[in-house]
Amino acid sequence: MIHQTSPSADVVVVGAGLAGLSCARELLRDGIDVLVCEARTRVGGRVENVEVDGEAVDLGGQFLGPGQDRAYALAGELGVPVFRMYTSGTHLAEDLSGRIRRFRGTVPRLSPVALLDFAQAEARFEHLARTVDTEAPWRTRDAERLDTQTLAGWIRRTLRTANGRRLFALAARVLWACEPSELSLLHALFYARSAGSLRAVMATENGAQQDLLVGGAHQLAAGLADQLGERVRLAMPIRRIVQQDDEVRVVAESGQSVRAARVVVAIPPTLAGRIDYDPPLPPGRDGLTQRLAMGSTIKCMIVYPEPFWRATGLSGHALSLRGPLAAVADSSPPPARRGVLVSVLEAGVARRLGTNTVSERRALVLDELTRLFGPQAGNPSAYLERDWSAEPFTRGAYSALFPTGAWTQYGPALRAPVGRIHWAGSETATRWYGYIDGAIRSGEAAADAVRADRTAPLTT
Ligand SMILES: Cc1cc2nc3c(=O)[nH]c(=O)nc-3n(C[C@H](O)[C@H](O)[C@H](O)COP(=O)(O)OP(=O)(O)OC[C@H]3O[C@@H](n4cnc5c(N)ncnc54)[C@H](O)[C@@H]3O)c2cc1C
Repeated sequence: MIHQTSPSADVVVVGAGLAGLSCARELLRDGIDVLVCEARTRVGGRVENVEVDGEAVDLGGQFLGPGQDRAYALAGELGVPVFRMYTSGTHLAEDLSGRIRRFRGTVPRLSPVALLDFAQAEARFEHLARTVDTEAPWRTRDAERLDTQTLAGWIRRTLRTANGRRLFALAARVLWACEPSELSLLHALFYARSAGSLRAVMATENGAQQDLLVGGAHQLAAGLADQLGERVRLAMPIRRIVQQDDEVRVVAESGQSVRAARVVVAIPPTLAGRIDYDPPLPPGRDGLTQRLAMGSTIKCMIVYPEPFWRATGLSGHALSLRGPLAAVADSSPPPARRGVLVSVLEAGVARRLGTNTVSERRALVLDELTRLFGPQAGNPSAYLERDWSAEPFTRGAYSALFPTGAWTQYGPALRAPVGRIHWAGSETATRWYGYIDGAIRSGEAAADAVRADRTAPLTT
C-alpha cells in the first residue's frame, strides 16, 4: 500500500552509514534537496558506540591509520581528537600447543625458516598486489588467473613451512573475518592494494590500526547526521525501488514512498540485493549481489578497572594460532583509567564450538584471555559483544568478500549506475575498501556521480 502523500526529494539516499551520510552531506552542500532513509533507529551502521560508565566503547569500526585522509579530515572538521593505540611493551603469541611467547613488532618469533618463508610470501603478495588495478580489478594483468584461485590455495602453494602457512592464514582470518578458502586471491590483493599494501592493513604503527577516536568512531556518523538534521529519517527500511520514465520511487517497509530524481543505495551489496527492484536489475548486477557474502565477526570488548597488563610490560596485543581469538589488542581510552581489550571471534568458529549464547561466548573469551594475560583477565568489569552476522541490516562484517570469479565475472556492475540508481558504500571504494575511510570516499564519489549524471534534471 502506497501512502497517498508521497514526499519528494532530488535525491534519496538509502542507508545512513558513513557512506550514505557523506554522500548526502556533499549533495546538500551543493544545494541539492536530499533525504536519507535509514532502516535502524540509529545512524552509523557498522560504526556503533555503547557507553560503559560514561565512556564510549566501539562495537563496530574504530581504528584509523595513515593514508585514511578523508576519515581524519572528517574527524578534524567535527573536532573529534584521535589518539594512538597503546603498543608499548611486548606482545604475546600463542602457538598451537598453547605455548605462549613474547615478541615485538608485527610478526611473532617463529623458527628462522618459518619467518623467512613468511617474509618471502609477504614480499610476493605485495608484488602481486602492486599489479592490481584498483579502479577496475577485472582489468588487472592476469586477472583471470588471480581470480580463479583462492587465497588458501595460494598460501598452500607459496609457503613451504607449516608455521609460515598458519601465520599467513591467521593474518587472513584477522583481516577479513573469514577462512582464506572463502576469498579470491584477486580480492585479497585488491583489498591490500586499495589500502596501499598488505603491511599497511596488518600494521598498527604506520598501519590501519594506528589511531583511535577519543569518544568513539560513531561520533563521525552522529556529526554528519547533525548537519543533515531532519533530512535523515530513521526506522525506514527501504524494500522496493521503482524506476519510471520521469522519476524513481523508493518504498519503505511501512508502505510510505518517496519520489526522487535519483537514488543512491549506500548499503552493503548483499543487502542491496534484497531490495525489490522494478524493473528488475540487469543480470550482471543481480549476479554480483548474490555472490558477495559478508565476513562473519563477533566483536568483543572486555573492560577492566585498569589496563593491568601494562604493569608487567605487556602491550595488551596478542596473536593466537590455537584460538579461538586470533588477535587481541589494547583499546583503552586515554587517560588510562580503564583498561579495554578488543578482539573478534569469527561467528562460524563460535558456532562450531557450540557457543550460541553471550554467556557461553563470554566464558570462551575470558578463558583465552586468562591463558594469555593471567587470572586478572578473567574478572572484567564488563564484557560487551556485537554479533554483526545477526544484525539484519548489516548481515556480517567487516565487509563484503569476493569469492573466486566474482571480480572478473561481475566486477563492472559494482559501481555502474542502473538508470536512476547509483551505488555507494565502503564496498564500492577504490581506496580503503571495507574501511571507514573507504565508506566516506565512496559517499563522496557517489555524490560526484549524481552531480555528473545528466540523464535527467535533478529537480523532480
Ligand atoms: C566489528 C567491525 C570492526 C571494524 N573495524 C574497522 C576499523 O577498525 N577501521 C575501519 O576503518 N573500518 C572498520 N570496520 C569497517 C567499517 O566500519 C565499515 O567499512 C564502514 O563503517 C561501512 O560504512 P557504510 O556506510 O559503507 O556501510 P554501513 O555502515 O553498513 O551502512 C549502511 C547503512 O544502511 C542501513 N540499511 C541497510 N539496509 C537498509 C535498507 N534496506 N533501507 C534503509 N537502510 C538500510 C544500515 O542500517 C546502515 O546504517 C569495521 C566494521 C565492523 C562491523
